[in-house]
Amino acid sequence: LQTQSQLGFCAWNPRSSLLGHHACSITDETHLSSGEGLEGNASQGYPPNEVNEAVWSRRDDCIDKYCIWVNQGFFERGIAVVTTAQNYQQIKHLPSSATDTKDNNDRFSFVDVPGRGKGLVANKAIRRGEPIVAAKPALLVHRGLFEDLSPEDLYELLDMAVDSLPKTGRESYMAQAGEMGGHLATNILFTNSYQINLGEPDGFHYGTYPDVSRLNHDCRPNLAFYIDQNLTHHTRAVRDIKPGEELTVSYIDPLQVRIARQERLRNTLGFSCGCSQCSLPKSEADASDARLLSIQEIESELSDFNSQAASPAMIERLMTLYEEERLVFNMAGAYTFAALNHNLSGRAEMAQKYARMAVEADILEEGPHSSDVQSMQILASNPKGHWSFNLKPGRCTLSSLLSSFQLALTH
Ligand SMILES: C[S@@+](CC[C@H](N)C(=O)[O-])C[C@H]1O[C@@H](n2cnc3c(N)ncnc32)[C@H](O)[C@@H]1O
Repeated sequence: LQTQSQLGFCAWNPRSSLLGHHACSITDETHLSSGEGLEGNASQGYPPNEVNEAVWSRRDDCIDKYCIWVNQGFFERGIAVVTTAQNYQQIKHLPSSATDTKDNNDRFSFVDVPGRGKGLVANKAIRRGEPIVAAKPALLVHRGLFEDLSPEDLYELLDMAVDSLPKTGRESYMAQAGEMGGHLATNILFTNSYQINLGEPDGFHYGTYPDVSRLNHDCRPNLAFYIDQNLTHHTRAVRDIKPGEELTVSYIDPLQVRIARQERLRNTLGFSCGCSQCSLPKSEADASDARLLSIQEIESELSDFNSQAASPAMIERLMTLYEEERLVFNMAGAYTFAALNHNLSGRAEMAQKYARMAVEADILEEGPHSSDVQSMQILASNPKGHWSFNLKPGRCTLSSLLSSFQLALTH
């Protein structure tokens, strides 16, 4: 489950256009960069870790341009990477042991969830913002394998990669669920992988994280996740959670209407969603779909700097729709629209309020070092000095100032 779909890709969304960079959210791909001028998280770059190539070994058996690199000591369980030589240049920078992450595994237990296989439930009350787990990938596979290789070659490479892992890594990989049938290592990858982009144009990979692969999907989940520049998968609570509640994430774009969400999950991940939002009675599901369509319409309007329809009332309507739709795990984009649109129209105080809310939500949804957090921090710190202040066409242009002046003279 990556974020959007098994083999789907993150589209540029209205929010990313508005911000002027590629801002794939938790429901899209996670974007990493080498820090060499790429858009997105370019300012994060890779931390200045020493490259210890001695910890990586390359297996001899490459197929086409894809080879297997293994780091047996990676977070005690190892990692196998099937990729190109160029992408390996990025991967070899990954730190192999924790300096900053502490797992909180006492927060949850693994249980059987009726109709969904295994899942995670909270052992105790969890507050919004609390970290749940920081997971490391066991297998990273270049997207191109699925396009360039025959099934036989694909299966052979994946089997070799999994076999190269130390025993604990191999066992935890193979213990994950497989939903699609067929070749087991491939099936497990399809059922459990997240999309990861190491950088354009060729950095698309799938990563599996056995420590979080038991997290089931909910269209209105209680956790948000992001993957950082070290490929660590972070989950955080987006609302207060009671002991015994199942912990869930969303595998897909939550702003799609019910039928689209269900088709997406069925076609790309092979299951029929039984979450509370998908199980609503028809009248409530129709009302939910109508709200989701209104959200799309309003966001499209708010993403147009020239829109004359965008108004404070429209922004407040957007907030109400998000609240009614229980989209608490996906608020950063809506707050960003609100902050920028208020500022475009010269409402600095409202812009600052929403920019602060966007920062708080973005930290949960995209991580503290994401470019979105930085963009909104800049706006929150000085709305009037921000490029967007009073930029709305028709406001404070020379001609509007002149006509106000003439109006004043005639009275
Ligand atoms: C990444 S795994 C999640 C953990 C899985 N339940 C297990 O036992 O390992 C994804 C699989 O869990 C099941 N699943 C997750 N969310 C579900 C949902 N909302 N409704 C039905 N099945 C779900 C599906 O079988 C799906 O292919």
